[in-house]
Amino acid sequence: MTSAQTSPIAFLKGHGTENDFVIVPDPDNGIDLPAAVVARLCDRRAGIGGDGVLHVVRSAAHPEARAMADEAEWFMDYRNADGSVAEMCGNGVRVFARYLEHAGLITAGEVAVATRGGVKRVHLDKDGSVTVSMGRALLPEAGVTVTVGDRSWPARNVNMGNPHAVAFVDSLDHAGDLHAEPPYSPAEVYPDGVNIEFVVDRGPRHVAMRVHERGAAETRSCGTGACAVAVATARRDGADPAETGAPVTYTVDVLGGTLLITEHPDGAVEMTGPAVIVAEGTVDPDWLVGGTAGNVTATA
Ligand SMILES: N[C@@H](CCC[C@H](N)C(=O)O)C(=O)O
Repeated sequence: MTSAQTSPIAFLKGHGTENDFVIVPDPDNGIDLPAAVVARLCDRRAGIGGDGVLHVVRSAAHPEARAMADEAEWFMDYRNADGSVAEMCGNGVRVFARYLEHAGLITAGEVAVATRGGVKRVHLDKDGSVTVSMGRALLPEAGVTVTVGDRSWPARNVNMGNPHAVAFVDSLDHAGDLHAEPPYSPAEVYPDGVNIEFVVDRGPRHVAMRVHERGAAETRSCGTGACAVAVATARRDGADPAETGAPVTYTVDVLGGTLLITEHPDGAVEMTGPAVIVAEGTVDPDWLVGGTAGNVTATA
């Protein structure tokens, strides 16, 4: 927050498969969001509550997005619940597009959104779901081991713009309490930390996962994580669309719903899932910087 911010700050609350976000519209990039402010917004007891913040800024007004402004008018400045910055958020970008539609900032059902992981094209489907082109998955060779309690699993390293480690387990219960980050090694593989997915099979091209998100602990869904899981599972199953020329689709169940992930022969990964706005209101800027008088107004 800058000291000049005295009037109430507008926010909305939205989620995609229960990965939930506080949306802060700020077209001119006038709101400063240090980590402590983001953490206060995302606090589920003393704040509004969320797995992260979607700071909605015009690309031309943000130094990290200016170069993408010709391609994408809006920049998703994504912050994890602990205030850390992330490159990309798959559920977040769908909710971001839903917000732009809700606010009347886009009229067509298509929008390009700038992210730190590049420009993502988002399509608002007629059935209420949202589809996003997530780009290609990178599968660095470096292997990793993830440990929970006395169990360890080899994990597949997948980069979806942000880092993931995907471990196939016998039961999602074996992942235990994911609020603490599961230890992994070697640490050098992920110098900036990692999101860790635990996966079980549910049927042909159908899996279920739990996730520990970097900067947010266990969440009920992770869109980039579901994409990483689908690609890692395809490779485990010997399916590579680049070789067969046929797209491969996986159904990925998360704790908060279901996502459909398709990998195309050119490597592009596409994700479809829900995105909803559930409430909106205002918050007093003094409270955000530590004041006790909350003065939050909201409608759901
Ligand atoms: N929930 C997101 C991922 C958010 C960022 C992640 N925690 C990171 O730090 O990389 C998603 O839906 O992809």
